[in-house]
Order: sequence, then C-alpha cells, then structure tokens
Amino acid sequence: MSIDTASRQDYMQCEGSLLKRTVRATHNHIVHVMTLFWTYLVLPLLQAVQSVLLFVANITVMPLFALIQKSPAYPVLLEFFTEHRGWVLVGTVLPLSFLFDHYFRVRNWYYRHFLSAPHLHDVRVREVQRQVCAWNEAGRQKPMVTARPPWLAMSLRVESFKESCEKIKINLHDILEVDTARMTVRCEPLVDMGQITRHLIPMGYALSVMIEMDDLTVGGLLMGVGVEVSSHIYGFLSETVVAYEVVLGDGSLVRCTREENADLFHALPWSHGTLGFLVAAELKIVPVKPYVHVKYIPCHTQDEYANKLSLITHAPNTPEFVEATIYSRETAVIFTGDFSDGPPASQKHKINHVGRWWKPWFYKHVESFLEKGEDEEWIPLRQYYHRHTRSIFWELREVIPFCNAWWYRWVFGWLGAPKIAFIKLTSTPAVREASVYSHVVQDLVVPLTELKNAVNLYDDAFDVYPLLFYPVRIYKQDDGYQGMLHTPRNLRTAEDGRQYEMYCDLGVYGVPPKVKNKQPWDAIAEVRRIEKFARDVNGYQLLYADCFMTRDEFETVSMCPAHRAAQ
Ligand SMILES: Cc1cc2nc3c(=O)[nH]c(=O)nc-3n(C[C@H](O)[C@H](O)[C@H](O)COP(=O)(O)OP(=O)(O)OC[C@H]3O[C@@H](n4cnc5c(N)ncnc54)[C@H](O)[C@@H]3O)c2cc1C
Ligand SMILES: NC(=O)C1=CN([C@@H]2O[C@H](COP(=O)(O)OP(=O)(O)OC[C@H]3O[C@@H](n4cnc5c(N)ncnc54)[C@H](OP(=O)(O)O)[C@@H]3O)[C@@H](O)[C@H]2O)C=CC1
Ligand SMILES: CC(C)=CCC[C@@H](C)[C@H]1CC[C@@]2(C)C3=C(CC[C@]12C)[C@@]1(C)CC[C@H](O)C(C)(C)[C@@H]1CC3
Repeated sequence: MSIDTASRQDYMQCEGSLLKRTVRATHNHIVHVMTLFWTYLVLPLLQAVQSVLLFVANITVMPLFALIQKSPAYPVLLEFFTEHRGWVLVGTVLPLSFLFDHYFRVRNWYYRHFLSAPHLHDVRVREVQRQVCAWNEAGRQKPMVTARPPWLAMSLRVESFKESCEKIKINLHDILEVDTARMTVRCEPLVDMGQITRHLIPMGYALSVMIEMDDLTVGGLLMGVGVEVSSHIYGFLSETVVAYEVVLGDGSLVRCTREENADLFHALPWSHGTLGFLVAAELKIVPVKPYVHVKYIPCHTQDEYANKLSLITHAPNTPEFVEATIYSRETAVIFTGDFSDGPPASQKHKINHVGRWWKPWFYKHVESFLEKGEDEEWIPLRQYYHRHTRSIFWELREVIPFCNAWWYRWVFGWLGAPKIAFIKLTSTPAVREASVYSHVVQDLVVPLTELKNAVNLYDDAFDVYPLLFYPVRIYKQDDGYQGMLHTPRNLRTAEDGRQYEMYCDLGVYGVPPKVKNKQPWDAIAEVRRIEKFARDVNGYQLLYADCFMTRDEFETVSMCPAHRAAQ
C-alpha cells in the first residue's frame, strides 16, 4: 500500500466526534480531488504557461536584467536596498510577516481542532523513513540533511552546503498530546514556541523551559541548544526531555530515554542533525498562573550585580525566572519573576501589558529602573514569555534604525516584529557581509564565577551594550553519558540530589562603536578571542552564531568525549 493510500485511510479511521470525523473526511476528499485536479489539469497547464513565459522572458526580461546588472544603475539599486533597508523592510517584510503569522495561526487552529492526532503522526513518520530507505537503496550518494531551507532557520548563517545534500522532508508541525498526569507534552520537531504558548497556556501549563522567540522550533532547540530564564532551575531545554523519537540512517525508528538507548539520548543535544532525524520529543511541562510577578533590582557596580546574581540563583527559594540586562560594564538591572494570580486589589495599576504594540521595547522599560530604583509589577504570562519578541531582543534597532522612535511603535507596532526568516531571505550580500564583519551576535555559556571576566572581555572586544544574561545549570549526568557537554567542575547538589554547576549565557548583539566611528575593528580576531576564553573556562559558544574556531579548536569543545577518547 502506498503512503498516499495509507494516509488517506488513516485519516478516515481516526477517532473523534462526528463533527471532527466529518471535517477530516471532507478535508481528505478535498485534498484527494485537489491532487487529481492539480496533477492532471493545473500542473500541465502551468507547465505550458511557464514555457511561454520563459520564452518571452528569454527574449525580453533576461536581456534587460543583464543590461541592468552591467549598467551603472545596478550598484546604485543594490546600495539603495542596503542603505534604506529599514524602509524597504517596513514596506515589504513587515506586512508579509503579519500575513504569514496570521495564516499560520488559523492553520494551526484548524489542524489542532480537526486534524491533529498521534495516529496521523505515525503516517508522517513513515514518510520520513521511506525517504531515508530510498536514500539507502540509491547507494547513500550524498549526506542527508533536513529539507528546511536555511533562510527559515533562526541562525545567522546561510547554509549553502545544504544544496549539495540529500534533503529529507520532515513535515511534522503538530503538538501531539498533552499528558497532564505525567506532566509532559509530546511534540513534532517543527512545532514552534509561539504555537506552544498558544496551546498550553489556555490549558494552564507551559514548558518548564519556555523559550522566548516565537519562531524557534522544538527540533532546532533540542538538536542545537535551548536556554531560558528558568534554566537556572531546570538546565537547558534538552535537560527537560523525557523521550526523543529519532529516525536513524538505516531508516529505523528508535525511542530513547534516560533508561532506553541512554547513549543516544545524551548524544542528541548539540548534535545539529548529525545523528538522525528527530520526529518527536516528549518534554516536561509545569503548571502556570495568569501573571508573572516581576521584581526589578537595579545595580550600579559590577561587584553588586555579580554578587547578587550568584546569591539569587543559588538561593534555596530561588525565583522561577531570573534574568539580567547589563547596560554598561558597571550597571545592570536584575529582574526576577514568579507565577502569580495577579496583584492585590490595591496594586491593580501595577499590571503592565508589556506586549501591547505601542508599549516601549521591553529592554528600554527595564533600563528605566536604573533611574527609578527598585520596583515590582505584574505581567500577563504570555506577554512575559515573549517579552523580547517585538524588539527581537535589541536587534530590531540594527535592522530598522528608526524603530526606537515612539511614532514607529504607534504607526507600525501593530504589525508585530518582522519575521527573521523574511529578513534573512531579503538580505543582500552586502547586508550579510556587514552582519559578519561590522556587527556582533554571539552567546557564550560560561561558569557563573567567570561573569565579571566575561563582561570585561566583551567590553574590551566589542563595547556593545546591553548584554543579555540568563543563568543555567549544567548537570553532571548520573549514568556517565555527558553527551557533547563537558563534565562540570565546581559541583553543587540540587534539591533532588543531582549535581550541577551554575553557568550563565552571556549574549552580545549589536554594532561595535569602533565600526560606527569608522575605526579599524577586526571581527574575526575579536570573536576568536572570546571563543578562546570560552574554551579556557570549560564553556561553550552557541552555534547559531558565526564560529571562527579551527576544526581542532572546535573539536576540543564540541566532540562527544567518548569519540574524543577513541581518537
Ligand atoms: C538520519 C541520518 C543518517 C545518516 N547516515 C549516515 C551514513 O550512513 N553515513 C554517513 O557517512 N553519514 C550519515 N549521516 C551523516 C550525515 O552525512 C551528516 O549529517 C554529515 O555527514 C555530517 O557532516 P558534517 O559534519 O559536514 O555536517 P553537515 O551535515 O554538513 O551539518 C551538520 C551540522 O553542522 C552545521 N554546518 C555544516 N556545515 C556548515 C558550514 N559550512 N557552516 C556552518 N554550519 C555548518 C549545520 O548547521 C548542521 O547543524 C546521517 C545523517 C542523518 C541525519
Ligand atoms: N534562547 C535560546 O535558546 C535561543 C537559541 N537559538 C538557537 O536557534 C537554533 C534553533 O533555531 P531553529 O530555527 O528552530 O532551528 P534550525 O533549523 O536552525 O536547527 C538547528 C539545528 O538542529 C537541526 N535539526 C532541526 N530539526 C531537526 C530534526 N527534526 N532532526 C534532526 N536535526 C534537526 C538542524 O539540522 P539541519 O541543518 O539539517 O536542518 C540544525 O543543525 C538552535 O540552534 C538554538 O541554539 C537562537 C536564539 C535563542
Ligand atoms: C540564547 C539567546 C537568548 C539567543 C538570542 C539570539 C537572538 C538575539 C539571535 C537569534 C537569530 C539572530 C541571530 C538573527 C539576527 C539577530 C540576532 C538573532 C535575533 C539578525 C536579525 C541580525 C541581522 C542579520 O542581517 C540577520 C537578518 C541575518 C539576522 C537573522 C538572525
């Protein structure tokens, strides 16, 4: 039986209410009719039209384009798109992002209510297995990668290497099951963080490590790395995984947990797709409340913020969320959060809807406490989880330079943040070059005891502020499989008896003042300096950013210890 027939029958047989079954059946009939219509009518027609258009283009547009490319106007045009990128983005990418987001919201609602079922997941997984088996049968000609186009990924890179690889389509976008008895959610890898908060919060739950940016996917965060402001309790997102389901190179489907296939379970985080295709993951969830009670603690010396952060993160009653934004070498605002039902009646005015479109960017709001002094407020939960989404942390100012003006928020704010995928898609080569050589985007995960050294090094190398600070526990794995992570050194014992060392993620995003002032600044040398620092202190560089290590240097950090020992 072909996958196509199997999937149609599986769709029909799904359990559910009469309405759901009717919608599913109608959906499948429509898809079936559309497929026939598409294959036998639309495609041949399109091909004919395409041939005519190509012919016309070949004799008109192509020569015209070649002329433009050769003419003196071409560099001017490219320069226009690079120079006035802010306005070009506001006119194109912003409305497109708005439409795309709304389309997906409706699509997800429809799938969640009518089509999503674990039963269908199995059919989709069989399709991944079929592709891998076909690759084996064809003699494993090229390396396999996911077919996800590089511009959709949340990294700085445009991974051209994918073009020469065998692309495996992983069409797995759905939340499969929320198990409130085991406190887990089972997700397909392309489920994104925005989708999870929209699904889980109305049910009264969230991931224990709920990642901030809407478009980051479960697969990307688990095969790469996911860290957030509750990581000082739970560790990286991968630490909260109960089970992975993976399709291996021979096409087999394996499930791994801490007990079953434990070596693979620990090797998957940070493996970046090199071990197999993730097709589902079960993650731990926590109960939530409608608000987060946030306390802002401004600090005016480096010792003050370093000491307070160490005290707060190690305290037995540490808050659920701990974050800091560092505004200069000496100043920072620490903000902690706990789930709350809302303020007492006398404090209702302290509810702050930070996610509303006309509100100041969150990092600007936090900065204001350096002047105002210590304070507290209540933020609606989903708005708290996505507090940096509207301003892409503080990177929107680099893409749309006038975004910090109040009128921008009032006139364009309702369109939301431009989608990173679309910004990437519309970047000219000059923009990409500038993002490597005149712009810094880096995150290092280093022991918390190294915070002051790390800030001083960033200050010297980049002088870019604010800096992002998330604390994160790195656990020593009880069964000896440490995966790509080193065994932490200065161990403390957690409430459940497990051992860990407190690390922190320090992020730097922006244009160094030296570049702005047209002074010499060597991006590669400076980034290599911080990479060396990370290696020296038993730390890591997040690999969504540009990495300039040599292969040998890279392997001292990112190779599985067992593999290293075997060499
Ligand atoms: C299910 C499965 C089965 C496989 N089976 C086999 C097998 O039987 N035999 C075999 O030889 N291999 C196999 N592979 C491995 C596949 O060939 C590997 O993905 C690849 O060989 C690893 O090579 P690489 O280190 O060059 O990484 P790539 O596959 O090229 O990429 C791995 C990671 O590195 C990053 N990356 C790679 N190049 C760059 C770059 N230039 N710039 C920035 N980032 C980059 C990517 O983002 C990606 O996350 C399998 C892979 C999968 C997923
Ligand atoms: N707060 C945080 O933690 C933040 C994290 N990030 C980074 O962003 C990245 C996530 O971005 P996102 O766009 O979602 O993911 P990406 O598409 O960038 O994927 C990241 C890596 O995971 C691999 N991968 C993705 N899906 C699968 C799968 N189903 N099976 C096997 N491998 C897979 C990709 O392999 P392939 O190349 O073959 O597609 C790639 O190497 C992470 O690397 C993370 O470190 C960024 C911002 C914030
Ligand atoms: C661990 C944590 C909190 C990470 C936060 C990472 C974000 C700040 C990163 C993720 C994706 C990211 C690298 C991106 C960019 C900025 C920094 C981002 C948003 C931008 C928008 C910078 C401008 C660039 O021209 C380009 C459009 C390619 C990238 C896209 C990805």
